[in-house]
Amino acid sequence: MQERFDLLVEEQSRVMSSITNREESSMELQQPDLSSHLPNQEHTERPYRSGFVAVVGRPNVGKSTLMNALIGRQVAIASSRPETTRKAIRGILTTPQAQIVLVDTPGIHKPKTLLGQRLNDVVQDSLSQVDAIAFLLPADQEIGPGDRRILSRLRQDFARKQEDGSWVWKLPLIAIVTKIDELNQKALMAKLVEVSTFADFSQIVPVSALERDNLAEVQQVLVDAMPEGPQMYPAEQISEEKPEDLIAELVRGAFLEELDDELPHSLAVVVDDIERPAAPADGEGEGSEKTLVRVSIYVERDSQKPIIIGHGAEHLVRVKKKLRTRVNQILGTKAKLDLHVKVAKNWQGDPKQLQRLGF
Ligand SMILES: Nc1nc2c(ncn2[C@@H]2O[C@H](COP(=O)(O)OP(=O)(O)OP(=O)(O)O)[C@@H](O)[C@H]2O)c(=O)[nH]1
Repeated sequence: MQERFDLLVEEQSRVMSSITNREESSMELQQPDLSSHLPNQEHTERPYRSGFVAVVGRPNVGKSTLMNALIGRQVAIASSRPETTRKAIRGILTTPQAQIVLVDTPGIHKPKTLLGQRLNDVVQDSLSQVDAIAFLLPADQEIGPGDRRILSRLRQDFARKQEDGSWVWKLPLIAIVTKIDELNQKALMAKLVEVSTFADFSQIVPVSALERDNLAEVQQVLVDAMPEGPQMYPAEQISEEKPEDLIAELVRGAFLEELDDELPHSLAVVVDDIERPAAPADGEGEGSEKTLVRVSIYVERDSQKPIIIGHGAEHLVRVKKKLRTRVNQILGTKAKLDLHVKVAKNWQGDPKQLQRLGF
């Protein structure tokens, strides 16, 4: 026990000193230079590593924000509404030493509807072939039943109970303590001790994705947890998602932000079609040269349509404006969103509708 405590203190002082040096380490990440992300001579003495990391945690712990901060561009959506992340969107992090595919999972919760069950199945799929697990715990909240449920689920799949009651993990289980900007140093120390008694984590790393604090340390811990392996994707690729899916997630996220609490959770978004202009025609207006992205937004009841559209279509206008640059980036060209609000009755409980809507 004493040995374990000493190790913990040692780990904490290492972590605290890396936080104190945070400016240098986070600067490196803020200005990604893709040319330096390719495997090169300097790093040949250490074998290249690659693998998959499942990012798990209860809703709203900051999974999407952390993934986006690590990768440097928006991949999954971050929203102040819980359960925004619905699909196992992957982000790909390429460094000179390693390539890590981050599997973002929806918050694991008790399924109440068929949709909830499907979401849990997505989590299960995401977990089935990973090399390490990053278990996110928010610094500003107590460890609670939601965290315990996730832990017991992870143990079922990835750990073995020994005779003395302790667990042996088949792969690295890394605790990432998020939102540390919410705590002072003393409270953070206490939090790290609490986390260390919660489970047999192979590492505990504190981070604030919002303030880009200790991101380099998180990256290094994840790299070290990867097995030796080749680079699997081109360095400039940040996601395995199709543009249609990325845009659908962005549109959904933007509406959830826009509508705040006015909207029930029953909102699904599908990109029906991406129509590229036939050929650039000289002398024509800018509009005719844009790629047209047709998007359907599904609600469950007629009465919900006006909530989405807003007075004088104000919500549609604002969402289009907000996403313009990001949609252009994803498609690599100027694009125009064409948003249609439609009704799909009780889609959350209907298997056929769920499939059609991509769940
Ligand atoms: N103070 C603080 N807030 C954060 C930090 N990271 C994320 N948040 C906030 O926490 C909320 C949830 O963040 P998300 O990244 O959407 O969380 P998530 O775990 O992906 O959420 P789900 O999609 O519900 O699973 C948002 O309001 C974020 O701005 C952080 O480092 N510090």
